[in-house]
Parts: sequence; structure tokens; C-alpha cells
Amino acid sequence: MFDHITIPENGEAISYQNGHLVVPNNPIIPFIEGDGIGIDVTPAMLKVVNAAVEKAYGGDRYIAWMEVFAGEKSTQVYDSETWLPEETLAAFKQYKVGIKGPLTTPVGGGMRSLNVALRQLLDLYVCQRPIQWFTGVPSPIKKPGEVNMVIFRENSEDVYAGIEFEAGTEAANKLLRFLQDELQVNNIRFTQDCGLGVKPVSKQGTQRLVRKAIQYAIDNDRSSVTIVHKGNIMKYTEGAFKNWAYELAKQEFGAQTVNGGLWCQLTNPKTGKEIIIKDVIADSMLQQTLLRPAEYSVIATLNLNGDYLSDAVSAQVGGIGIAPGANIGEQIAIFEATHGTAPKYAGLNKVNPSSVILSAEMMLRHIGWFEAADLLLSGVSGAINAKTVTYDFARLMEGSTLVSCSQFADCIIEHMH
Ligand SMILES: NC(=O)C1=CN([C@@H]2O[C@H](COP(=O)(O)OP(=O)(O)OC[C@H]3O[C@@H](n4cnc5c(N)ncnc54)[C@H](OP(=O)(O)O)[C@@H]3O)[C@@H](O)[C@H]2O)C=CC1
Ligand SMILES: O=C(O)CCC(=O)C(=O)O
Ligand SMILES: [Mg+2]
Repeated sequence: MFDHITIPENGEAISYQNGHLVVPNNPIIPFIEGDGIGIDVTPAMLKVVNAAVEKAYGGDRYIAWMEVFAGEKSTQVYDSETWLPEETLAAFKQYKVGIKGPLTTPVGGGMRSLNVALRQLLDLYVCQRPIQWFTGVPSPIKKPGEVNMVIFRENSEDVYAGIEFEAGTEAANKLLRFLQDELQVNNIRFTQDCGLGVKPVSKQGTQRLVRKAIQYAIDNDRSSVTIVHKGNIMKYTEGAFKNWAYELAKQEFGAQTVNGGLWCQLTNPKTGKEIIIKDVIADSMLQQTLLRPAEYSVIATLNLNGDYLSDAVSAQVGGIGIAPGANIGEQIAIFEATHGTAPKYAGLNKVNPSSVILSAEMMLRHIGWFEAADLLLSGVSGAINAKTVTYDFARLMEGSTLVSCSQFADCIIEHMH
């Protein structure tokens, strides 16, 4: 059925029925190894997940991994022009749950991001990035234990949609003329060499993201949802995001305005506790998360803000080497590391594999394999507590033992209890 993807004979497809995933004991899970350090972290992740599943279910359950291709490896397996084969997209559509390593995006020219393309083509509109501190991880802040945020980043709109026109091209000039002649825009400073980007933000796109963020707060007994935006400057995109978010909280979740202001609160139907819905302007939020992290729990924000914020907050809990993520749509989810391909470390068996391993932990919970997910978490905590860590933690952790990427995976497995 596929040209270059081998379907494992010992596995069955996950399906989606009546609004729920139906997961067999031997699910086929597609994975993309990834460029750069993908070659280091992805095998480490596969080994750790297999060990956790084996330990949790003693052979009654296992994952039938199925490699699918994107990025540089795809150009070797298919042909030099094929970066994201149709059959890779078809596999994610068919098998519903997947995981990926990082993929390279050249700066300033060449192809657009394959990572963003996957999210857009499969409409994985939620980018969920939980950021939590593991005891013992070196941090630049005094109380990293106060950092416990889950970022819901809108994943399909904003400047990330890639509607851009290069300076000097016919398209850019045409759009400039339209802006000036038809819309009377007269504050573009250097029209002769001006690139243009369009930032689409819709009510539908905003509200489907915010709905997931509020529902997450309800399901996980979280105290607040903070809408992060730059609406003072970008009124009809980021400002509208804020307004549509509050509107949704009130209309769909029955939130009531508090203190006569914009903020509102709703009663969690599962716990009876109050959940505050508030908003903070994006630049201020970057200092808030450093100075008062305990006041922030669930965060709902636009695509670019979420990209910046997730790396910045990750730095407080040890860096992007340990921060996991997931791209989630109505039926399909692809779990992925927060970091990129870190090319200078590629193939050195050096980097921290925790980001993609903890992304796999999210994936195990997503398919309902909680016992394996818990084992995986205990393994990561145990390895860090034993101070057997990769270079990124070792350089900040006194008395630690430096281990390689693959050795760290083995340490995680040793500490799974
Ligand atoms: N989702 C994805 O696939 C993403 C892809 N990218 C792409 O990756 C490429 C490189 O991007 P770049 O901006 O350099 O960002 P990277 O995330 O690849 O690397 C930046 C730095 O972060 C640290 N780092 C990253 N991963 C790890 C890890 N696993 N363990 C320890 N430290 C880590 C390293 O810091 P130090 O030097 O201090 O050791 C590294 O130099 C670009 O093409 C970019 O577009 C970027 C982000 C996400
Ligand atoms: O796709 C890319 O190259 C970068 C994406 C990114 O930084 C992210 O999703 O966090
Ligand atoms: Mg990023």
C-alpha cells in the first residue's frame, strides 16, 4: 500500500470511533526519526518507551513502531526533491497517533518549515507544551519548583501561516500598491524594498484553541487560564484573540466577569473550585513567568507568542532539552520535542533525549497507557536524582556524572520503578 513505508505485521491500527480513540494492545505508531540530533534522540526514545511498556504490561501490550519519513532522510529514501512525502501524511491520517524528532528549516530562504507544514496539513491546531520542573534539574531561577505551566499555543494561524512576499517581487509590489491605493495605507516607510507578511487570526481558530485550554484546566484541576496576547498593538489579530477567548469562556463555560473588569471566572464542574480566566500582554508575560511563575498555570496564546514563550519558560526548568510537546487535532496527534535539530551535536550521542522521551510520555497518556507513562516519568526523575545526566545538565550540576545520550536512556530504564 505504501512505496517506502513498511507496515509492521505484528500491529493493528488505532481507530477513532464515537469521539474516542480505540487503541489495540499492539498499536502501530508511525515515527519520524528527524534531522540533526534526531538520529541520537529518537532511538533513545524508542528504547525507553519499549522498556516502559514491557515493564508495565509484561508483553501483553507493545508498540509496533512504523518508520515514516520527512526531511533529509526522506530525500534519501524517496528522491532529492521529496521532503514530505504524501504517504507520510497518509500514514498519520490512517494511524492517528505518531511521534517525531526535529526537522531542519533553513533561515531566510528555501523551503518552508516541514514541522509547520505537518501541523497545517493535518490541522493539528493545538500545540500543547507542559513545562514542569524535575527535582534536581539545574535552573537559573531560585524556585524552579514554582514553574508548572501548560502552554496551549495556537498552531494553525498567525504569521506562522507563511503568507509572506519577498521584497522586490511582483507579488510584494502588487500588494503594496493595493494597500496604498485601495486601503489608503500610507505609513509604510520604505516601499521600494519592503517584504510583507500577513497575520491571519480568526474567531474560529482562536476559540477552538481556547476551548481546549479551558477544558484542560477543568479536567486537570488547574487554577487559572491566562490569555497571552499583544493586543494593545495588534488590535484586530492579537486583541481580537483576547476578546474571542473571553467571549468563549463566558458563552460556553458560563464564566462570570470579576471585579467589574475583563477577567472572569468559572466554577470547575468537576471539583467545584474556581478557575480564573485572565489576560496578560505578551512582553509583560515574559517577565511575569520569571518573577512570579507560581501565578500562572494554563496559558492560551497565539502561534508566535507560544513559540517564544515555550522556549523561554523551558529555560527555567533546565532548557529545551527537557521540555516536551504535542500537536493535537480533532483525531490525529503528533508528539514532538520542543527543540530543533541542534546540528552541531548531530550524531555525537551527546544531547539530552528527555524532550522527545517526555513527549512520548504524553503520547502514552494520550492512548491511555498510564502505567507505562508513570514508569517513564519515574525513570527520568530517578536518573536526574542520581545525577547521571547529559552535558546540558552536567555543566550546571555539581557532583554529577556526565553520560551520553544513549547512556542517559539506559539510566532512565534502570530507574523505572
Ligand atoms: N519542531 C522542530 O522540529 C523544530 C525545528 N527547529 C529547527 O532546528 C534547526 C536548529 O535550530 P536552533 O535554533 O539552533 O535550535 P535548536 O533547538 O536545534 O538548538 C538550540 C540550542 O538548544 C540546545 N539544545 C537543543 N536541543 C537540545 C537537547 N536535546 N539537549 C540539550 N540541549 C539542546 C543547545 O544548546 P547549547 O548550544 O547551549 O548546548 C542548542 O545549541 C533549525 O533549522 C530550526 O528551524 C527548531 C525548533 C523546533
Ligand atoms: O519549524 C521550525 O523550524 C521551528 C518551529 C519551532 O521553533 C517550534 O515549533 O517550536
Ligand atoms: Mg520553537
